[in-house]
Order: sequence, then C-alpha cells, then structure tokens
Amino acid sequence: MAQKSNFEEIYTFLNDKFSNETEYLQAVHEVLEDIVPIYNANEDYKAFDIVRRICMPERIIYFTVSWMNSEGNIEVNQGWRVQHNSAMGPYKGGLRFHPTVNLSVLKFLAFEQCFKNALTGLPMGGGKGGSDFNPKGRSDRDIMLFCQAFMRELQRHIGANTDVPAGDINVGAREIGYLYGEYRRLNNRFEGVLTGKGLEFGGSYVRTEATGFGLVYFLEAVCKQRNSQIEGNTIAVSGAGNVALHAALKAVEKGGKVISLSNSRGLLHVEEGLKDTALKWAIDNHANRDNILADMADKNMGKWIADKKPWHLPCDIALPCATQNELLKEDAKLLLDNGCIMVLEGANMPCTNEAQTLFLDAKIVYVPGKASNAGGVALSGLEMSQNAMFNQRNADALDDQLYAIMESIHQRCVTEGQSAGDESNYIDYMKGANIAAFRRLADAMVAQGV
Ligand SMILES: NC(=O)C1=CN([C@@H]2O[C@H](COP(=O)(O)OP(=O)(O)OC[C@H]3O[C@@H](n4cnc5c(N)ncnc54)[C@H](O)[C@@H]3O)[C@@H](O)[C@H]2O)C=CC1
Ligand SMILES: O=C(O)CCC(=O)C(=O)O
Repeated sequence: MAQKSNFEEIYTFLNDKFSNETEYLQAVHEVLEDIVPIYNANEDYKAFDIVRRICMPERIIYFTVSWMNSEGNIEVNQGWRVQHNSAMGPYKGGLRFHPTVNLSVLKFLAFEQCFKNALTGLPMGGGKGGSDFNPKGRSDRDIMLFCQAFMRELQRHIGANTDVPAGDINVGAREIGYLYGEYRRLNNRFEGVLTGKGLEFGGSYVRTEATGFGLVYFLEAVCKQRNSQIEGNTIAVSGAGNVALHAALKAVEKGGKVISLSNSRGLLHVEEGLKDTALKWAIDNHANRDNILADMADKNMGKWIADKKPWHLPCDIALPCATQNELLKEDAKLLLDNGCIMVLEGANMPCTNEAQTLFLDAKIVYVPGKASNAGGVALSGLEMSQNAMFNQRNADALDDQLYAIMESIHQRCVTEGQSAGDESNYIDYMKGANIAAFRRLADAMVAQGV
C-alpha cells in the first residue's frame, strides 16, 4: 500500500482529465474541500487511495437508443448509466430524460448520489442515468416507445441486486411503468429492479411524496434545533414538479406560507400563500400539462410572471427544487438582502458554488441536497426491502420511518458540522453532510480492499 495521494495531486489529476465536465468537477470540489482534514488524519484512507477512487465512477455504460416513433419515423437518442460506487450496496439512483443530459451532468448526479445514499444509513451504492430524449410535448405512445427502446439496452446492466434505477426529472410513475413492463417482458422476472413503481406492481406507499415531504421534515428538524418552527414562515419554492409540489404541500400543512412555484418559463407568485387544494390539483395534473403554473394562474390560484425566478421575493426560507445551478450569485444576494435565513436544497446542486459561498459566509442555514433531499432515495430503499420480502407496508408506517430517517440525517450533519470552540453554535450542514457521508463510504471501501 505505497501510494499516498495528496489533495493537490488529486485536484490536478481530475481537472486535467475531465476539464470539460464542469458539473462533475463542481460536485467533486464541493466535497473534497470539506474532507481534507478527515482524509489527512486517517492512514487507511491514504493507504487505500480512497479519495481518488471515490471520485471515479466504477463503470460508465453508454448506448445509442434507436427507436421508431408512432409516426413510423426513426429517432436516435443517447443513453447512459453511470455506476459510480457499489461499496455500500447495489448502485441506486434515478434516470433523467432531458435534452440537457450529458455525461458531465450524470457523473455529478451519480457522485452526489453515493454521498446522499450513505447518509440514509441504508445499504445502497450510488448511480445515475438517463437520456437526452425530450419527452415534453410528445404523445403518450411516443413516450412508451422510447422507454421500451431505452430499457432494451439498459436491462442487461441492471438487476434487483446489481443496479436499481428510479425516476428523476421527466421520469415519473408513467415512465417507470413502461420501463418496468419492458424489463419484465425481456427477463421473465418480476423483481424489484426499479423503484417508484405503481402500487399495483411492487411500488411503495409514500415514494411519490418522499423527496418533497422529506425536505420539509429536514426543515422541521432544523427549526427544532433552533427552537423555532415552520409555522408562520414565508417560504419561496422553485420548480413545479414532483419534488417542488410535495415540498410545498407539506410546508403548507405545517403552517408555512408558500408564495411561489416556478419552471423554466417563469414564476407563479401567490402573495397570500398557496392553498393545499391548489397544490393537490397541481399534483394530480402536472404530469400531463404543458405549463401547470400558467394553468393555475388561469384558475386564479396565483399570478403568472413570465421569465422570472422566485428569488427576488422576500422570504424567510428558500427551497430550490427545480434543477442544478438554478440559483446564482445574484439570486443569493437578493435572498440575503431580503432577510432569508434558511436555504434547503430540494433539487440536486441547485446553488452555484458562488451562491453557496455567500450563504456560508453569511452564516445562514444552508443545507445541501445530498442531505435535505435524501428522503426520496431513502423511500426507494424501503421499496427495495418490501420487494425483497414480497410485502407492502402501510403509508403511515412508511411516513413515520421517512420522518425518522430525515431526523437521523439531520443529526449526522449536526454532529459533523459543528466546529469545536465555536460559541455561536453555527452548524455547517454542508461540511457535516460531506464528512458524515464520506466516513461511511470510505470505511466500506477500506474494509473491502482494493
Ligand atoms: N424525484 C425524486 O425523487 C428526486 C429528485 N431530485 C431532484 O429534484 C429536482 C427536481 O426533480 P423532480 O421534481 O423529480 O422532476 P420533475 O420532472 O417532476 O420536475 C422538474 C421541475 O423543474 C422545472 N425545471 C426544469 N428545468 C428548469 C430550469 N432550468 N429552470 C427552472 N425550472 C426548471 C421543470 O419545469 C419542472 O417543474 C432535480 O434536481 C432532481 O434531480 C432529488 C432527489 C429525488
Ligand atoms: O429513488 C432513487 O433511487 C433515486 C432518487 C434520485 O434520483 C435522487 O435522489 O436524486
């Protein structure tokens, strides 16, 4: 065990090798900065070259998806599965269908996923996959045909104990159903190879809600830690998909005033706060509408403002729940100037590096997605165990377990995120999440040798 990398060497190696993969390098740097002292203090981590190995995906699968659409035309898309690390369990993480999907985006997501999954305490490795296919505006039949073609390639690389994909942006219950059907037909096996399945065929109660609900359970844990509560706070939410809508609904149930939702075309501003009935309508209808927020404005559920993000609205708490790098330095400044005291990420890496720095310097509560949005994958882990036992647990028990998992992730972040001798009791949730996750993953890797 001779080789002992230092951080300079690892940074240079990664920057040189992957210089055009900006999102991947951003995610890696964010973690490495926090774990330097932990790594340097542990001879095993150095001897096993853990940091360099933790940054590199174990396997990347690339395939071309050639398929015939419902009009008989041939379309060609790119597909990937990044199997990042399996030291803690089967590769686990979602699939994203979006024209912006590329290898850098999937590598950042797969890397983040390993750390997130480590925080849940469940036996799951990390991976992520997807395609540059754009499902927006496509017919249901085209979506089915694409999902089937995508799975014809992916199926040979996954399995209930190997790699278990799930949903992410533009991959929800409908897509998971089509993907699962094709896997089952090709393999003649009914097994828990995907999570987020329908309740009729091995799905779990609470999986759909889990990421958004979990985010608010984490927020509640933060509030308790500060002897405060969600009730009475004004909350700005971005996004209008699965995570955003369920986070907004749970926040409203807890007494928060949720004043916004958004998408890439604009913002729904609701000055008096969204009603739970409006959110339930959006949850039932968003999957098959072109612009659910404009439709909500048409129904007098709020005011539609084109080409605007929510971050200029005065709020106490911001929950970015749309996509990576959606919250920029200037947005962070606006939030701080307007008195925002907490930012919890529902999306993966929604805050740019510069925005994060502003939040950390201002010492407001800033929680990275790998901790605060881990509820979704945690429930996926519970779906896997239900599948393995061929049973289905009830919704209340699963919701209670989700709550307990989010509280325990919060506690792990607090334990590792407090600095000795800091009398302000400031908790650096980012450092806490990175260190707690790194320790578990690194220990699993050391124990299993090279
Ligand atoms: N679905 C899940 O269980 C989990 C999702 N996440 C993350 O949460 C985020 C949202 O995912 P979902 O809600 O599942 O996807 P979704 O497809 O249901 O919704 C995505 C939403 O983001 C909006 N959006 C996309 N690009 C945007 C942009 N550039 N600017 C503003 N809005 C934009 C879309 O209009 C849509 O409303 C992603 O970062 C995803 O990786 C994280 C953990 C689990
Ligand atoms: O449920 C899962 O396996 C993955 C969820 C996901 O993609 C994520 O946590 O970003």
